[in-house]
Amino acid sequence: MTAQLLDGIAAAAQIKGELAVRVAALRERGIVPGLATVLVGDDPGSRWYVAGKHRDCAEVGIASIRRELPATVTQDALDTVIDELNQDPACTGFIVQLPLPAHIDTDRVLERIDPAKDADGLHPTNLGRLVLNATTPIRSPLPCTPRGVIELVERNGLSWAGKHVVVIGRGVTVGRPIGPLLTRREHNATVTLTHTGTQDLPALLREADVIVAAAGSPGIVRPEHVRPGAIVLDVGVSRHTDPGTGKSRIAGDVDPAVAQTAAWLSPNPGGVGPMTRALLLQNVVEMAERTTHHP
Ligand SMILES: Nc1nc2c(c(=O)[nH]1)N[C@@H](CN(C=O)c1ccc(C(=O)N[C@@H](CCC(=O)O)C(=O)O)cc1)CN2
Repeated sequence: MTAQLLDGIAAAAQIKGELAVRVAALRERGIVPGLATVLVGDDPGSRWYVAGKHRDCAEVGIASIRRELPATVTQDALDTVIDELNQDPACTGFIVQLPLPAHIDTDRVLERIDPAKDADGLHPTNLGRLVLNATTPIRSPLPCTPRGVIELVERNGLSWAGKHVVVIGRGVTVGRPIGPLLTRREHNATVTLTHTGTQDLPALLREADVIVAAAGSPGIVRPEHVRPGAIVLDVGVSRHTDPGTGKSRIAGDVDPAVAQTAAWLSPNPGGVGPMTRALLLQNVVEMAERTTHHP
């Protein structure tokens, strides 16, 4: 058996096509959605992700604003930039690219963002709304990668309902928020969140209908961990230098041989990454629509 591909590039292109129509409708009413990014330091990976976000904005008609700060920036100076974007009427929503340098308190940064402008859906108020509001449609931004994982599966005609999902990794952008999302009534999955303290991870993985691997540990999911017919989403990213070419390469959490046991597999790259970017745009469009439809 060879797994069918959960193609994030194709699904993201579909979403961007839909968003371009919605942005055009907003622009006809004189509303121009705007995304701002704040990049601290010069990490090449973060720089690449931020550049991608600006390209995506241009593709769907969202305006974009770029703020760059040195790695030595003080917390107070970063606070000032956040306060400016909170007040800027051209900015519908913004993100601060993570990770931040070690001397910056990331929680303080996320809390400083106006929850109504939190394009990443990582402000405590928005994460709290996700947890509190378990039955009615959510009207606040949702974390982009978990949203991208959910969309990628659903756009391939698959359902989450009744499935046992085993998530690996308890990070703030994926592992922690995906459980509250997937256990909402509209998805109705059962979620086990695993981490470095989990005992006998292979036994849990073998029971999973769906594995979401977001550990950042290359090859942590191997073929013998995956039951035939399972859906596997490879979210983790580790960077290494290819010894042959000297170029930077990314490795996922899933051993490529898993394609021989899983029914569905998201590649990495080309799976959840492009979906993260598309769902960020969707958050911004929804924020613009919400402000204008419900002043
Ligand atoms: N403020 C945030 N910071 C970070 C987030 C986030 O959601 N918000 N997530 C990641 C980085 N990220 C978005 O910011 C991101 C990661 C990967 C991709 C992507 O498209 N990856 C490509 C491959 C890219 C490569 O070759 O290096 C793929 O998977 O096909 C987009 C966005 C951490 N920081």
